[in-house]
Order: sequence, then structure tokens, then C-alpha cells
Amino acid sequence: MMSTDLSYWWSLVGVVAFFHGMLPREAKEAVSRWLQVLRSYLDPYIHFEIPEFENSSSNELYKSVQLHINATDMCKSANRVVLTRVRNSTLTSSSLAAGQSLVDKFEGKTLRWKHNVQKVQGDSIRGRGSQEVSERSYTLKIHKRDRDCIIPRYIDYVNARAILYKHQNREMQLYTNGKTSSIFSGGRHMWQSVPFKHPSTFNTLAMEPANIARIKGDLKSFVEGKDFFERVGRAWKRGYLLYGPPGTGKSSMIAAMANFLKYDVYDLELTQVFSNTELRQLLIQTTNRSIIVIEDIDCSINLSGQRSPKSSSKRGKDSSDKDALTAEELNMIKEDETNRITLSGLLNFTDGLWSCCGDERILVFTTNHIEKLDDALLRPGRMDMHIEMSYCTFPAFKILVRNYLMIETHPLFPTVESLLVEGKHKVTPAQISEILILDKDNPDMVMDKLVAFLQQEPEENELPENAEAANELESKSQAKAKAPPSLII
Ligand SMILES: Nc1ncnc2c1ncn2[C@@H]1O[C@H](COP(=O)(O)OP(=O)(O)OP(=O)(O)O)[C@@H](O)[C@H]1O
Repeated sequence: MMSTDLSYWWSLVGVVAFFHGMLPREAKEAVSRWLQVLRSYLDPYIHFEIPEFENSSSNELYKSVQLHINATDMCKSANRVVLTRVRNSTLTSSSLAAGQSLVDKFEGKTLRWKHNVQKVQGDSIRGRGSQEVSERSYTLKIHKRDRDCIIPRYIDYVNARAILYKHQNREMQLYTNGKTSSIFSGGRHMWQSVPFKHPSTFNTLAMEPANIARIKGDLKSFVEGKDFFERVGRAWKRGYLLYGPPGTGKSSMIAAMANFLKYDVYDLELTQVFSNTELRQLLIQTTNRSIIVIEDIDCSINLSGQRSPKSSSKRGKDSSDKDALTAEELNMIKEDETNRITLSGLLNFTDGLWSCCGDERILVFTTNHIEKLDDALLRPGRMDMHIEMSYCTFPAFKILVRNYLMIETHPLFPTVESLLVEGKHKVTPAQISEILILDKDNPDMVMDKLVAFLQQEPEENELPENAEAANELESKSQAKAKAPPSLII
């Protein structure tokens, strides 16, 4: 029945089109209007117009579509692409050339984007007469039956992709804390930033490849874990404790994490923070999707969590004996506690009430001496993953050689391997890097020097500690790391 109806309409359209050329102008226009109505009635698709408005916030959706088309690499399948700079941004993005269309898939449905560019006469500018300007829009073509079920979700998806694309292509920032001297801001604790351009990545990090894969996997599941964290009622944050001797790549690891996630880095200098209140003031200013770093946590400050003997003796009474104190003395103690930075104040941000301020935060603590850390910091739930940055192993050495000398193998590799495995003395990736950087164009000379370095007696190669001390430290560290584990690598 339906097909008979349609063929009837189509024959009618054919007849009208045949006589169309012979009609007078008014009749032609009327027929065109009639044909348009007919076409939209018969067309099973609906066309959404998304125009770009110059200097208007209402073109946000147009921008989002453009970024979404970039983010999904849809442009790769187009014949003609235009490179443009996204307005009010440093981003360069490719967009579809005028008239080009592309297909997108969402929840199993097919959607088609078309880019329209039309030249029109614009307003006169400074009396120079009207100018030709381009009016741009995207048309989204979608089957009428899918309209209501997917359009809201699809537009949310396009916007989310655009935000992600912008985030991943923006300039990252490295923040450090300081105090303003302005009398107006009353010496407020603030962050100052510089662009963050550290070249370290997970490809340049010398570390056991399996460990790198685990850390990358952990970070990935963290960023994709919004729903999970909500479901289990935990703050969307993750803590990493990096420990190991100097020069084993703790700072390089932080930079690699930041580059992998495209997160800003807040390098918190704890020695410049004097109370829990100041610490709170700083931490609530940090933005979502950032890494907050406290380096050398063991020596940043006394984080024992105990009241300082000085303040206790000043009051002449033990603060734990609170029943024996007057209300005034109790107030003084309370005030003193807020005026000092304590381990519990810091931990409040890792798993206390304040841990929920902001989303997608990563906390990284580093230390050269895990054995010196307070057990409270190592308890499960505090730092989710303990990562040991160790002396150079042979697989890690191969990564360094590949990066510095661009070679995958060398006749001296077995010698280096046996020297590293023998472990007569332990060398850090930093020490090896210092030799590998000598001459990138002369691998033979560099490898000779490296073997000579590894064959030196331990005391000759300027290790910070002798082998015995290093071993002792390591066994203490291992004992500490075995303490109630989070995830230990
Ligand atoms: N695992 C590593 N992979 C690649 N390069 C490394 C590694 N470890 C050290 N290096 C090299 O040594 C330099 C110093 O390393 P880095 O500062 O990351 O060590 P660290 O463990 O943070 O040291 P510290 O405890 O003294 O801060 C880096 O700039 C890098 O060139």
C-alpha cells in the first residue's frame, strides 16, 4: 500500500518537474516551495543545523563539533580537510572542507555530519562598503526514528569528547607554592605557575617494562574510574609513594605520569607551609585533573604527628592529659594544633573529609628513605601504590641505550648484563645516563667507557653509599615496603 502511494507521488513529482521549466517565475517559486515541503515529508532523515556565530558564546556547540571531529580522527577519512586555528585558543584543528561530509557511529546508529560554508554580503566595515563573509554551519543528519532516543546523549558525548580533546592539547602547567606580599591579599598562600614541558615519558623511563605497563594500566583505570569511585563511595583520587635512592628516576616518573595523563603538576614545597590551615588553603586551590607532589617527604618537615616538645613544655602539662587542663588551656592547645602542620593535617587530604574536595587528583609522595617514614603514611588506603625506583637492571639499561645511542644491541651487552646482574656495586640510571650522553654518535666508545665504569671497584665510582650501606638500606626499605601493603611494585 505504502509503495503504491510513494510511486504515485513520485510520478506526480516527475510530471511537475517536466513542466517546471515552462512555468512563469511565480508559479516556479510556488512549485519549489511545494516540492520542499513534499521532500521533507518523504525524507526519513532529520537535519539539525549547528551554525557558527561570530563573537558569540552560542557557537560553543559548533566548536565542540569541530573538536569532536578532530578527536575521533574522522577527518582522516575525508578527501578535503581545512586546517584552522580554534578561536580564542592556541589549538590548531582540522575541519571538513566546505560541502564535505563524514559518517559517525554512536550506540550502533549512523549519523552524518556535513560542513556548510556560504559566502554572504556582510555589514559595512568603517564605511568601506559591505564585505563578503563566510557563514559556516554543520548539519547533522540522523534518521527520524533515532532522533529522540539518541540526540541528547549524542550531544553530551560530542561535548565530552571536545573537552577531552582540548584538555589533551592544551599547555600543561607546573605550579609551585609561595606567599603573596600584597597587603590587600594579606599574604595569602598562592600557587605560581610556569608552562610544564618536561620531556620524560613512559618510553624514556628506564624501568622494568612489566612495571611500566602496570603503572600505566593503573593510571588509565583511575582516569576512567569516575563511575567506579562513585559506586564504592570513595573520593576520586589516587596516591603513589615513589621510593628509592637518588638518581633512580622518581622525578622523571612524576613527569612521565603528568605527560601520560596531561595533568598539571602542583609541586608542594612543604617547608614553606607552616600550618594545617595554610596547607588547606593551598590544596583547595588546586584544580581537578592534577598531580600534587610532595618530594622528599621524610625531610620536608617533621611529620611525626606528635605535638612538639617545645609547645608541650611551654604549657607545662602533657596535652594527652586533657582532663587536667582548664578550658583556656584546651583552647590554646586547639589553636596551637591548627597553627602547625601535622601528619594528620596532611593525611586529611589523602583520605579524610578534605580528600573529596575536587576530582581526579593524584597525590605523589617521594622519599629516598622509606624506612624513615611514619607508619601512618604507609597504612593501606593512604598511598594506593608503592613504587620502588631501583638501581639499574639490564632491561632498564637496554631502554636507556635505545634512547641515548639508538641501538638495540651491541657486542658488549652480555658483559654489561653480567656486571649488572653480578651487582658488585649498584649503579643508578642517572649514573649510566651520564656516560651514555658522552657521544651519541659513537656507541662503541661509549660502551667501552660504560664497561670500564662498571668494572671499577665500588668506592671508585662515586656512589653515594658503599655497597654494604646500600644493602643495609635496601633490606630496611624492603622490610618497610612489606608493611601492610597497598600495591607494591
Ligand atoms: N629511571 C630512569 N629513567 C630514565 N632516566 C633516568 C632514570 N633515573 C634517572 N634518570 C636520569 O637521571 C636524571 C635524574 O633523575 P631523577 O631526578 O628523576 O631522579 P630522582 O630519583 O628523582 O632523584 P632525587 O631523589 O635526587 O630527586 C634524570 O634527569 C634522568 O636523565
